[in-house]
Amino acid sequence: MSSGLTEEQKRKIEENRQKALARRAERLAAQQDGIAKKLPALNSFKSCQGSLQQPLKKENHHARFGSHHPQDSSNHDVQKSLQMEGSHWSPPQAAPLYRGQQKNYLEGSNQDLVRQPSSAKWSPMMQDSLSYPHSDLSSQEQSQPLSHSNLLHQTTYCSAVQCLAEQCHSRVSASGDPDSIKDLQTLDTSSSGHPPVGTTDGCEKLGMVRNPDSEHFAKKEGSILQFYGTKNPLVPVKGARPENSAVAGSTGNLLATSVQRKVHSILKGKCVKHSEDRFQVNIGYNAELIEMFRSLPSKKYDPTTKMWNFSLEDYSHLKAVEQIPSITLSPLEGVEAATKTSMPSSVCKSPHLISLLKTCAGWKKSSAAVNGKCVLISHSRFEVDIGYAASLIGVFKQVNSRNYDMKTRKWSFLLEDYLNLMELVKSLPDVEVEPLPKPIIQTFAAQFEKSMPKTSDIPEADLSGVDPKVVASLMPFQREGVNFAISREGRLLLADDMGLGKTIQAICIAAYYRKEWPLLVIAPSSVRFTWAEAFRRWLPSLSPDSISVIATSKDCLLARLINVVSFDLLSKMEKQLRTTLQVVIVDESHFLKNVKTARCQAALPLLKAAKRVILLSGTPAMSRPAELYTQMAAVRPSFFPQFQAFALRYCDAKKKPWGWDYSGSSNLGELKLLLEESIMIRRLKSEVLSQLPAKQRKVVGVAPEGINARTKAELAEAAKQMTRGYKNKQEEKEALILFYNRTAEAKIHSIIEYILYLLESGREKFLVFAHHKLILDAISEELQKKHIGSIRIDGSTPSADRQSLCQEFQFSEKYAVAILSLTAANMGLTFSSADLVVFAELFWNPGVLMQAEDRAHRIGQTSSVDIHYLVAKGTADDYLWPMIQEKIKVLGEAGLSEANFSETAEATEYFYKRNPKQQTILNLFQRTFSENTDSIDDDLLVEAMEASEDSGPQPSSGKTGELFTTSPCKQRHISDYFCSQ
Ligand SMILES: Nc1ncnc2c1ncn2[C@@H]1O[C@H](COP(=O)(O)OP(=O)(O)OP(=O)(O)O)[C@@H](O)[C@H]1O
Repeated sequence: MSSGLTEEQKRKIEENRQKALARRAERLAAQQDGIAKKLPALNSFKSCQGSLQQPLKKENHHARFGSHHPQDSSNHDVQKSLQMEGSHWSPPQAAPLYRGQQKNYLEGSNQDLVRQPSSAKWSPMMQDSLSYPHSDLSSQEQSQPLSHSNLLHQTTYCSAVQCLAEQCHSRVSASGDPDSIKDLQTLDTSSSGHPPVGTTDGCEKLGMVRNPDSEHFAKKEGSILQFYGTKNPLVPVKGARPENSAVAGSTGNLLATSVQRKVHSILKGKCVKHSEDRFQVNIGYNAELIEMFRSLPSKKYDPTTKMWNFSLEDYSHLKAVEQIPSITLSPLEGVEAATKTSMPSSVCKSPHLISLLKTCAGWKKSSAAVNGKCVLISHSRFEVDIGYAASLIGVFKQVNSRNYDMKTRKWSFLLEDYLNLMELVKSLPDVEVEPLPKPIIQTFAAQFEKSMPKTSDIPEADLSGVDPKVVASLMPFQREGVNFAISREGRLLLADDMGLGKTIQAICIAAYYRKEWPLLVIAPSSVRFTWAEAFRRWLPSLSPDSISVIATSKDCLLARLINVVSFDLLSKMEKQLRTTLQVVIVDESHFLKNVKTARCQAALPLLKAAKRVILLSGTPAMSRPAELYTQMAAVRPSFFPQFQAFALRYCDAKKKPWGWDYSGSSNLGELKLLLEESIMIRRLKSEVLSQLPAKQRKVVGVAPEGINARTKAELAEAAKQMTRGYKNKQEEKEALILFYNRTAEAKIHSIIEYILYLLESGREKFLVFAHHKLILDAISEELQKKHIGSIRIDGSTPSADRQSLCQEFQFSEKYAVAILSLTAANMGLTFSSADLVVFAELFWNPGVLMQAEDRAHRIGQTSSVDIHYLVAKGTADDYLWPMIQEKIKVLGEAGLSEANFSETAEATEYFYKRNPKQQTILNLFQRTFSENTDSIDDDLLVEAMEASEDSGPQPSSGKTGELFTTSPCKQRHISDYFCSQ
């Protein structure tokens, strides 16, 4: 057939072709070496002639491209067989393009090559799919719109097109056929990176890029699925006829050019959640990647989705993907930080690390004659805990860093010799050494590398974006805590001793991640309001409306910027627990120690998925290491995804006839090293004492729902009455006494709750001061019921007994709580064995409070004393607390008291909002309580109160005559008191 071209045109075409070939040859010469090195599989394509000569049968096709399956090594087999054949492959001569002129051009050349549906369209179905089954296209399929199955063919097809384009150049230009030239021009455009829609590379523009080896690859980007070629070069296209290469001698060049293009294309994929403990990698095929997947111990292949999934434990090892230049993986949302190790990225990628991890992959105890284990004993050394074997000693002696401890009779070595030693031990038939656990290897990875710098100081965090109030208030050790948290990407267990200011640190850490809020604080019910107050205090730039304390399970979990919820409410908010949280603080995280509890089951999945998790506990494990597991799993789910592995290593887990016993402990030194290096920071009071004030006061806002409705109504009525005014001072005082008594009734429930909370939090010895008998009684009864040792000193305790009770509390571990009357035990006694004083009730005379505080804060006290004031909103505390503050301030200014009393306590403004009615009541309090500061008046007032208390529930009228039904003696005192005013 005549080409219809003039001689001149033909000459030009040929000239251009030659130039193009020469340019390519030059480019190739420069890059071929590098490519060949990077792409070992390239060789296989050079030798695929035999395999490509016959059209592939359906089974072959499957076998050839279906190597995603772990058991299916066909892809490798194909590659191997191709290599062995040793012949040269030329690009396919022709393949049907699926649209437009290319298709026409290629039609008839080789119908079997890739059966591309002529009517193929870009179907929306593509967008939902990330994997593609292996199938050859039947003729029926050919007429179907492009679907998952035929995408493969689109893709393989694309890969062929580049080769074809190369061939076309030569063949068409040689033939001079104008149609063919048109086709060629189209191809040229496409290869220049500007394809017209509908050309083969147009498919690349639409999101499809060749993946020569497999049907498995995809990438969703916006609404378009994108396919990216891998560096794995050309697919051996079905029916290719290499022997027909039209450009003699150019095969290699053409091939390399195609390959070169592919090197620059990237196979993108992403990690997605598969189950609670596993993640899946959605990505196309890449031989190297599959190789890497196979090396991960937790690998599983899902034949349905044709995707690989892994335990979160292996997540960090995917870092090795970075070594494959043509692959990018987007991280697993939320879990990226959760699975982060403290390894430098250079270590993560190190092949040495992979070998190290292989030592623990799939290890199982065997019946070897001599059994032992490796245990980490310091940041740089491990020991081998094993019985005697002469052969083993021989091996130990080959290791330079060996050290024999005469006392423990154990050998220890530097971690950098670990791999070497394990290899040597492997060669001993009768010896079995349990390797170090994977989290240890990951966490101390740098120590295993000889060339790595061994110390990594925690860098100073940039807190310039955080509210200056909180930053400026941090004590030096607290600042270190914040730095640690940020170096751990906001996932940590802050386990400072009680009273060291975990709250301020947590607020500062959370504020650092402010952009990721809403923030959720999970706390024991009794301290929810204290948290709200702490935020107001430390982050004054926040609008007070941005803080919500969740009151019922029907409330929205994340209604505001900062949300505080109790453990128990959280577990009732089932439906809302599916929300993915970004930043979460858990106060008293040891409340999660039992995985079977509703609170733990509600919180744990949330925490694992959250981006930042700040756990706070002064006592993360109170009795056994098993209690640490859930907290560790919350912060680093990838460390020990299964409890059993953790328990076998650290809980001395033993199988008993009735089941497993996890109550023991083992390898605790190693556990401590692991925790401290990876997620936990813990300072004891004794370590930072020099930075602490002698006394640390805290106001604990008591939950209002602890107050029953009747008491609430009575309190409201009493307050109302006070705003109306009274005829005389006597009436005023009666009303105040009544209000104070009602307050006591209202607070009982919350006081008990708080004391139990303190005990549950590990407070071992503390003083509780209260004034009302009914409160002292309620506390005593509750502690007795719970079999918690306590002593009690009140007005009825004979003086002779007071000192001996005090001594018993001081020196015996049997007593955890001293229940003390504010007025009867506020002086003359020493309780320096306690470093916490709780004021269950307030008292109008701050002198009494300070004297009471000093029962613990006195000579003999070696610690900073924590002082907690329990204050209930909507009660007399609303007026007592600010009144106490003001009195102290005045005394402080006069040098008669600590001026910083109120500075060290939160919530001075919270409980008292100055509206006119409240001001009236405050004035009343001040008139009554401030004018009479001498102890005689106090005594009389106290007695009046006791008398009113003895009389039981009082009528709201508050009349003195009805109030006091006490002994004649008491009656006399009371009337003295009132009459004296
Ligand atoms: N840097 C600081 N500046 C001022 N006050 C501080 C600072 N750090 C802590 N405090 C105060 O010390 C008291 C104890 O702090 P906090 O309640 O945070 O301790 P904790 O470690 O949470 O104790 P626990 O474990 O008993 O709950 C609080 O009143 C707090 O306001």
